Amino acid sequence: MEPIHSKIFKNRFVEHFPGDQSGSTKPRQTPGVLYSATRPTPVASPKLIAWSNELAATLGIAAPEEQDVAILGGNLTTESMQSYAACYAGHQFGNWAGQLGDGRAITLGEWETPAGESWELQLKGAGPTAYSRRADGRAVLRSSVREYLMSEAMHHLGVPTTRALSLVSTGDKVVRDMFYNGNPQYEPGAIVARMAPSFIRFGSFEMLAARQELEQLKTLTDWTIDKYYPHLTGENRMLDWMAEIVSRTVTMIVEWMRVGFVHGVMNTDNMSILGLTIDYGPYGFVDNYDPEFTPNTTDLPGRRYAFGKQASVAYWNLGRLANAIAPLITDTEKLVAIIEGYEDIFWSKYSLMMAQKLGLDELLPEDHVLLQELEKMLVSIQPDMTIFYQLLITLPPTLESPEDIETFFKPALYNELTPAERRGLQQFISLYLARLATNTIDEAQRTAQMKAVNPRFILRNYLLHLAITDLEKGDDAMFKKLEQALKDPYGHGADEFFKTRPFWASDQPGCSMLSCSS
Ligand SMILES: Nc1ncnc2c1ncn2[C@@H]1O[C@H](COP(=O)(O)OP(=O)(O)OP(=O)(O)O)[C@@H](O)[C@H]1O
Ligand SMILES: [Mg+2]
Repeated sequence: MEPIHSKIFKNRFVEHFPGDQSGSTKPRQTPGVLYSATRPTPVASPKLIAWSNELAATLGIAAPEEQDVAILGGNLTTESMQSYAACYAGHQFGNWAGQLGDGRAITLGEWETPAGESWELQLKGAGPTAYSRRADGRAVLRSSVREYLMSEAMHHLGVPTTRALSLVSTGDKVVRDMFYNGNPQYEPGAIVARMAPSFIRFGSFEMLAARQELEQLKTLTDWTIDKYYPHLTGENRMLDWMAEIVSRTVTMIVEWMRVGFVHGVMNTDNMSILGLTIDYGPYGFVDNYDPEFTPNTTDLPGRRYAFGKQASVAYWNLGRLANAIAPLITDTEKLVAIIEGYEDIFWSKYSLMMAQKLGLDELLPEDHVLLQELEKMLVSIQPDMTIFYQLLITLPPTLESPEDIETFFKPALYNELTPAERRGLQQFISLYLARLATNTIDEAQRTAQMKAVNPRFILRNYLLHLAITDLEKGDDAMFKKLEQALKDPYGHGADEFFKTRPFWASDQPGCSMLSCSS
């Protein structure tokens, strides 16, 4: 294990593609290139707030020394790093947004992990790039804390995600109008060091297609397949690749639905070509089960990115990607068929996941009625999703009367139930108990299965809000507690947080919903 500053970085993306080498951070369009060489802009006094030991161990990095903190804060680059900001485009809220690019993310390079994988190191908030447009290239502490903790929380939940290696405060102030109401404030700045095998997005391909740089589009596609999908070697590998992206994207969304995660900004520039969750901005978990819940205040008019719409948005986004690579494919009918296969793949993966959540031995055709009843009931009574499933694990088989059932689920309820809701809950429970009676796995197996897929601890927005408020005052106790809790989301270690979102947090900014300002 060696520290970051001793690593010999590789720079294969930079070496493989044309880039703008001027080093200029003047905002501009950069036709003909896939990146702009960019150095991080130094900060006043980088201070390490957090470091992911688990990730460091996986990646073969020793504990950070002073020089490493300087690297993670953007004050030092080593000789082997050819740092850059990638150029990409995208559809935002359903509209074509043209060139976007890394406006505040700078990739320093990559290295080979002990497992033989190559991972890139990227600083988010490291200063202006050619793609910063009118913004400052920086990130505030509150949004960086959220990105750092949530990347690691998602990893421990078992959801495909980019990772966070470190969180560094910069000592510089950043101006943000958090509520977009004309009251800009100075806030502490920070930088998250993110890691992933690649940060290439759907929008990277859309950009080349829009610029009609088809040769580069082909090179990027071949390179992505060779490097990240090396098992695809057949003559139809481009179609096979698209099919695998569909499948990985479905898996990611189904995993979000399993734990109740709402991304909040599913623009195509925030869709990873590896099927990883990327860009932790105004995200949130559903507390009460509300398919209409969006954590992003900017998304409010249309609720395009609401919890229950994520599967269809991912499908739409895959369509944009397919459109972009279509010029490279002769058999476009097959391409269309692959995209149209999304819905079936989604439902089969989703139903299997739900069967697991319910502790069923297998998914039978007739179980769809049970799943439909469950969904109907959850939407109507909107219990706390996490607590509801935890209670279901220990459901007594003798529970019958609507009153007893309501009492049993009380810890998950935000409201007292109406008679109709009580009946709906009872109806589902009796269906469920009847199904459990035919389960071929025993109770211990059922319980173990349910405990493995139903999280007990989720990083709720109000908890993050408490940690951030304290941290801004110099108290890191809550931050440390959450950092610890998120490492064991399926255990009982964090039971002090095993409760519904408190009433005070339901409409307080940052506790349920957030603005995009970050
Ligand atoms: N403070 C900022 N300075 C410069 N560019 C920014 C800033 N905030 C966002 N952007 C850019 O605006 C676009 C959309 O922003 P979005 O919120 O999706 O991304 P992000 O949170 O900055 O980054 P990422 O997707 O890399 O996690 C991106 O091109 C992003 O780089
Ligand atoms: Mg983004």
